[in-house]
Amino acid sequence: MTESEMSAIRSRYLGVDKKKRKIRKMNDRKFVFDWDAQDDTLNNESPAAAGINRQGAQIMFGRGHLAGLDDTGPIASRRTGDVQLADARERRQAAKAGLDERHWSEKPLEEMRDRDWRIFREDFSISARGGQIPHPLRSWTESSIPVQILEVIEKIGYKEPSPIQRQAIPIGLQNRDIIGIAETGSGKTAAFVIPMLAFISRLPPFTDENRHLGPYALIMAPTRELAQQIESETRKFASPLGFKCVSIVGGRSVEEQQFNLREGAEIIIATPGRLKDVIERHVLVLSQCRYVVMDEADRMVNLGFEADLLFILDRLPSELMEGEDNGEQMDVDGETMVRKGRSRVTTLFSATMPPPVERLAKKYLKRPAVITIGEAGRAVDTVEQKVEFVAGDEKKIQRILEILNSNQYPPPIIVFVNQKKTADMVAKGLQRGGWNAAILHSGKNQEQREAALNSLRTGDADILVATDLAGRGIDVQDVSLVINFQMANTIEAYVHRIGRTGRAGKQGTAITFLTNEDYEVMYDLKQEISKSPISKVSIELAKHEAAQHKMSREMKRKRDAEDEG
Ligand SMILES: Nc1ncnc2c1ncn2[C@@H]1O[C@H](COP(=O)(O)OP(=O)(O)OP(=O)(O)O)[C@@H](O)[C@H]1O
Repeated sequence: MTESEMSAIRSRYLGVDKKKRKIRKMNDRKFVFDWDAQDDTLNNESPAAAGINRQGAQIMFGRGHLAGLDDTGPIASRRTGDVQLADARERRQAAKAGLDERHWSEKPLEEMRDRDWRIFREDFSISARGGQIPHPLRSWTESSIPVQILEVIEKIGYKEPSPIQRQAIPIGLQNRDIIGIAETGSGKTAAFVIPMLAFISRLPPFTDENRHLGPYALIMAPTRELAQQIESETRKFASPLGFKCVSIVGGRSVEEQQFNLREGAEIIIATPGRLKDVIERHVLVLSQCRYVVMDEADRMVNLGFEADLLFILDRLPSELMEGEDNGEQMDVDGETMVRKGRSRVTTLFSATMPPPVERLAKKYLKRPAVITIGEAGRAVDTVEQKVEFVAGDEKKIQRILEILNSNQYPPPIIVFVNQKKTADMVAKGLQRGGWNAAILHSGKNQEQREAALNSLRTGDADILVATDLAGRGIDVQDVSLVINFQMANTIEAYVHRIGRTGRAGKQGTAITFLTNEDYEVMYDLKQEISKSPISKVSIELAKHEAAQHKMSREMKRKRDAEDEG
């Protein structure tokens, strides 16, 4: 590739505007790009391997819902191509520093480190807490799902687990209670049905001696439609395994449902009102029901089913399950606990956690793992997002010092930049201003990275200046403020960045310095901030010409051609 072609790509990558590029053309020899020649990503390594896998992860499943391929989304945009170039460049630098920066999708399971798992969860917008959370599923086969169930999954044609399935299934297979917060359409049914079927498969088969004792598993849902949707999804898995599902919902005669129950059913799907009715008429008992799922629990409570739910849950067996009371010692969040025996496995899915649902969870679930997927737990709700148009590196550094000296945001604070050279320059500027800044970018080796993160944890450093790739999967608590010294190249990268603050229920703040060069992501940024109930789109961004509509690839091409001219 010729130097002028290279220069054209670089200036496009840098997104410089027409006026600047004209000046640059005149003084070409003096201008130094933001990376060293030897870091050039345009040599033989394919950038695709670096970035497409992460982007690929987002193609399959958007944040918490099954997203189709979207050719206007960030995946297709050339900017993503730039991001891949940037990621690839950072990976090359990291490799030179002796760091293994392969994306998790390029690693065998046994080489996955904690940071890879943190990046994996970020890629699928998975967060989980509750102590001793098992790793999420990278694929169906890398799991302890029984073979006969894996064969059914393959027949159904589910190529990849959805985000909620990736995290809920490994936890469910441990027979551990779960609270799942995920949107409708995210694949919750399979997320609770697969562990449920693994559990039932270990129980004695239904015979005339035990079928009258009622179902082994019960799934409750707020409406008849949802219960029937869950029934049809559950049948896909249960029927090939020889298990019977029966739904008990309003709108059907009790006689008909009595008829359907005459041979018993391992799994019952029901709306609480009708189920309570059928129990009171002694048409059904729950004497051997050891697996309970409440789906869309917030809607069940909002529809007035709280009392019915309590009635039903109080009729479940209370004696301990065989072999469960093993007194096994375990460490949960540093506290030694003895695994108490349990009478059942209880899973609760909900899009929100209003007080009545919280009360249900506290009363009927034991040491639940709490899984949050995508939007439900995204920064959008807990991070106040601000934007300031600041042109020039010096002005930006001065502005950061003003923010820091206002003492409005206690350390640690993270400053994100787009290139490693910028990271070094910003850290020096902050140090000149009397602030101790640690640096994290792919030019740093593992020891330097650990030292940087450690200095932040011990308080030796107040600020971490990081690039996107190096900033992925970092585990720094209580970040009060994220500053985007340069706007991220894509809105996904922006959301990952601001997600470093506003965690564990605390509110955080993100301040982004914008310039006219950020025209490609301005519309997406305006949309993202508009979604936040605690943020306001600044007038300057709201009125900016580039924020009025999503820039199609055609428009980007035209604008670049103009710039080239
Ligand atoms: N891993 C997967 N791969 C492909 N399609 C899936 C996968 N999991 C679920 N689906 C499909 O996605 C759709 C939504 O699934 P599901 O009904 O479980 O979503 P949900 O609304 O989250 O669950 P629920 O109905 O329990 O609230 C269904 O058509 C289902 O067949």
